[in-house]
Amino acid sequence: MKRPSDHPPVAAPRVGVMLVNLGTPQAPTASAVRTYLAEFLSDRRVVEIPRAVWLPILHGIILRTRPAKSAHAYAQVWTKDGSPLAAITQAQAQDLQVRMGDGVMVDWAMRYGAPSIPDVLARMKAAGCERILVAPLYPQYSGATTASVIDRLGEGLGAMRWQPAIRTLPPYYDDPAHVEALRADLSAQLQALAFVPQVLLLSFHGMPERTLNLGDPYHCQCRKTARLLSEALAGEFPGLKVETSFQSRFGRAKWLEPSTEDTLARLAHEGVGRVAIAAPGFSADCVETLEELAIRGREVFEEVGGKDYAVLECLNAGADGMGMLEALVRRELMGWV
Ligand SMILES: C=CC1=C(C)c2cc3[nH]c(cc4nc(cc5[nH]c(cc1n2)c(C)c5CCC(=O)O)C(CCC(=O)O)=C4C)c(C)c3C=C
Ligand SMILES: [Fe+2]
Ligand SMILES: [Fe+2]
Repeated sequence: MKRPSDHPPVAAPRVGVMLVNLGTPQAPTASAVRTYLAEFLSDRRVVEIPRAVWLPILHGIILRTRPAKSAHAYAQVWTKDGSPLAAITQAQAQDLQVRMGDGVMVDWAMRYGAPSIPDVLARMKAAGCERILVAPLYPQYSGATTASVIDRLGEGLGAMRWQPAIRTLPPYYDDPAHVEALRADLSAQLQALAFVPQVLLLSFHGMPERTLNLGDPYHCQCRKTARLLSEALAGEFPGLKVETSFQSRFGRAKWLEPSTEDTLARLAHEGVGRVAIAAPGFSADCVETLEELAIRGREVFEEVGGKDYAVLECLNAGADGMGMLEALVRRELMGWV
């Protein structure tokens, strides 16, 4: 009788981790931004207006006017490594690869544009990954972001004869490891500022208000991250007031309130001269933090009389954020590695 030890060792199936973020144009030009926005804003998860109404508006108005304006914003934040969002997501994947070692393949994809989720899925399977953890890098769940990543993953899987086994990383907005990473990272940045802020404004990306009424948990998850973070910072910064707002309003519908712009203007108007702003809903700095908050937000604040203004960096590929991501990924891979 053959005992198990008589068999040659069977190679363990290779496990993959795919980090996913939103996507970004390939260049800071109106034409590249148009291509990107056309894909992004055609997603039914992002714009829920009936197609017959929305598509003529998208193609007839938005894609004729917005790309030039957005390209100007992208041009102000573009780096030698390309779009900040893509460069940082790649750096996160490279750092996580070192942390996970050779037994796990780490790669990254974008929901819109390149590298696409189906392409990366096929590449990982071809490299021998029979089990893949897909990690949307959105701490708070929303239909427009997290669910859309999983929809696209389904499209990729739908094109495969031999699919890998899949797990997905749940939202981590209230995970103690996430709150602690934000606390440690922001605390170091606050201590390093040249001024002592009176208010720390936590600015999250907005969503149409109706998504909240329809049951999307995004708003509640943002509020909970903000509360936990505010409680975590209170010990070290007892005099710091923490407020929450929502940025990046798009379209005519009512969005989540209060808006970041209005809040900055109100604070300055009330005589609050020193404000720091952080964006704990973004895992990587991008046009929304580097241009909208750091450039336009400052203009709004200073116009109404605000004096000191600083935008703190996102977790990016820093040690606090990467330690947290490694811990979350290792937890989800249990039984696989
Ligand atoms: C972090 C979570 C995000 C949510 C929720 C979200 C919802 C959402 N966004 C738009 C429209 C736009 N968003 C844009 C940029 C953008 N959005 C996020 C994240 C969330 N969006 C990120 C990380 C980025 C930056 C991308 C980059 O390249 O740096 C843009 C493009 C920029 C511009 O033209 O202003 C649009 C448009 C909607 C409609 C929406 C919810 C329904
Ligand atoms: Fe967005
Ligand atoms: Fe924006």
